[in-house]
Amino acid sequence: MTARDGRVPGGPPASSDDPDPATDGSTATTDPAVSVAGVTKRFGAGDEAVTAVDDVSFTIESGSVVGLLGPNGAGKTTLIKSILGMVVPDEGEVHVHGIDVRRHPRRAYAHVDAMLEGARNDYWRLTVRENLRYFATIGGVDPDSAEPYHDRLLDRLDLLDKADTPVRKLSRGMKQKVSLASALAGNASVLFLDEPTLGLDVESSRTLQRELRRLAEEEGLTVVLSSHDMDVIETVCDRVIILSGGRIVADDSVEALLSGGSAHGLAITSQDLDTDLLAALRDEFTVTDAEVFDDDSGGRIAVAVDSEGVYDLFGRLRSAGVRLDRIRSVEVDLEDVFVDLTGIDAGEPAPESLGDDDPGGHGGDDSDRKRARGEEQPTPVHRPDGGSES
Ligand SMILES: Nc1ncnc2c1ncn2[C@@H]1O[C@H](COP(=O)(O)OP(=O)(O)OP(=O)(O)O)[C@@H](O)[C@H]1O
Repeated sequence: MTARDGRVPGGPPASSDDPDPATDGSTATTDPAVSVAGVTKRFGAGDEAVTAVDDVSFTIESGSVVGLLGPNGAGKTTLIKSILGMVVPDEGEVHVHGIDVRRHPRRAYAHVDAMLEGARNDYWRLTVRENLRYFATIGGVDPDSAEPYHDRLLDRLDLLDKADTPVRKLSRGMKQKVSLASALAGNASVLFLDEPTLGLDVESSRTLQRELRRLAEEEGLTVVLSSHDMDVIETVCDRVIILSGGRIVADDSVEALLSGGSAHGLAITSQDLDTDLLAALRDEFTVTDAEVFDDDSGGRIAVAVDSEGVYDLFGRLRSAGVRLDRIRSVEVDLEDVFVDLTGIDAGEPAPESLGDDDPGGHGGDDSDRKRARGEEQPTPVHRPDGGSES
């Protein structure tokens, strides 16, 4: 694997703002690519106060692809902006390749690029290649030396034949791929992507996912990816961090979350299942799929439950006089794990923090989480155009 070091081979070194001998700007260290320690960010004051990110800590090793998941309002964007220095956290520290972003922002961020909110401000009047040259220069890289690298990048993203086309003439999907190419043009070693596949057609989305995996596996690119698309997360990520109410509720490999997590999938078919019972079960359990048959012959239900929940489920069905025609275990996917951990679908808003009597930050038991869904939601997110919020 060739480690990305923030420099295009043959190009000049990335610019440095501070000749601190303790850290020479090279990424060839044993430090994690990203280290977040005790980051907390609050917005507003008094009754209006919202703790968007609540004492979050994790480290990300170089060359890994980490998915950042959470319902709407869970704090993903605020966390990413805190790491990128676009929001000033109230507490906590962030290091990139061991460099403190508060003390040495220019040097730390010389290794980092981002594509936020599904797009990046490419220059639509410039051609694809001109955009890449521009962003390479911004990233401290000589655009002439970078040209062979840019051509390879465009080729792998199926954009080479559009290299000399102005961006404004491209389809939305192509523009999005140009955004990714621009984010990579300066040869950053850490890339933050917020909803990178949003609005892409299936083929473009697959090309982008393939390229992200290749960049991580072959070139050691570190990717932090936020998406509501669980399939993308499952395909591309090595590890997933799930946020809810500003706190981490899960941080594990995709494999471990799918196999060793608390969720088991059970599919039950019964002639006694009807619409009313399904509605009641939806209230009490994490129902991932359900159907009432058209011909009044009952229905089927798929439920994600933990070990305790299995007993609760069967007890509930028994008390409702439900005869079980067929029971089988079904594979849980990431969506089920997500619903199980947060109590909400990926597209739904998160409940507000459930308070200090919820020490694990898991949102209480399942009924607590379900109740929390009905609570008033936090203030809608304000998205700044740039600069730091405090
Ligand atoms: N500038 C701001 N001022 C006030 N509140 C904010 C601001 N930015 C975010 N918040 C609040 O912080 C919480 C977390 O928001 P954030 O946008 O980080 O969540 P998210 O997980 O990225 O959500 P989504 O998936 O909808 O983008 C929300 O309650 C939001 O209303």
